[in-house]
Amino acid sequence: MSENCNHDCSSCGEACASRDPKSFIEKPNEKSTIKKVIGVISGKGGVGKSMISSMLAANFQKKGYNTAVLDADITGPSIPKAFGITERARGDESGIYPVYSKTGIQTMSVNLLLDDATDPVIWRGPVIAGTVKQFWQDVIWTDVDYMFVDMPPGTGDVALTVFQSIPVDGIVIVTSPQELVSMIVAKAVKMAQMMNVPIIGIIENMSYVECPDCGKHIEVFGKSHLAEVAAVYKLPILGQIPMTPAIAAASDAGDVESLDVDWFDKAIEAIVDATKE
Ligand SMILES: Nc1ncnc2c1ncn2[C@@H]1O[C@H](COP(=O)(O)OP(=O)(O)OP(=O)(O)O)[C@@H](O)[C@H]1O
Repeated sequence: MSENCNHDCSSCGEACASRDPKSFIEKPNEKSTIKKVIGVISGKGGVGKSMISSMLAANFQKKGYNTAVLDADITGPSIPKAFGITERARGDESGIYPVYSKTGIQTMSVNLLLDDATDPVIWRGPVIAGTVKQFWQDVIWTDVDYMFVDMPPGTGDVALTVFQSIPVDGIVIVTSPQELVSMIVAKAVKMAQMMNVPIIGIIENMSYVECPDCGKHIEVFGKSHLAEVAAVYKLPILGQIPMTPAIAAASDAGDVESLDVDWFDKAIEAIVDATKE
């Protein structure tokens, strides 16, 4: 226990013997059914975490799982954009209803509640964290096999709230092939360990560009350090996703579900395997 302990574990990330990270877990809406929750995290912003969350969800849905995405990236919400969702969420006295994507993925994001999706969310940490909790407690999620939580980048306040209040079954770490990766993965790994959440593996985004003429893989960010980092932390590599105009175009068009790719087959297998009863 820290000598500065004020006995309020809800605002503290210290790994101390007297705290149980799961003791703040909140119940979802009584009308919700959610079987498994997967957190998608990155140690820093700009690695394409939201894109990976959307593509993972789209591929789970294609495999026949009822899938949902809870956009916990409150100040940088990009899930509705990736799925081309422009309508607002509705609610009644029972709760708030998620908005369904073209292929039936249930989504909830702060952008579905704002009058204008371009309005910035200028809120302090506790309000942001409270919103994420509401997405869990007040939204009516129907028959969800896999819910993906698109976490805010980094290891701050909101990430802490998600781990403390939502029963996350496992996390997937998203990285990009840059020098900083080992420090960033270390932070994410330590946070998951402190919160007692199993890490299912790492997905590297923007791993390479494939030459359209000869098929050669060009490592634009330099040589990937993923294998070394994965070995240090004994984490499976679940996929290496290329940087490709097809992803950028699908994201811009709000049509991520139309991407027909097999990049996530290993990740799907590992997530299903890690979360089976
Ligand atoms: N592999 C890729 N190839 C091409 N474009 C990509 C790829 N991954 C992401 N992008 C593009 O990069 C932009 C940012 O992606 P995204 O919103 O997922 O980032 P992010 O990491 O979630 O950001 P933040 O971490 O700050 O929330 C999007 O426009 C997306 O289309």
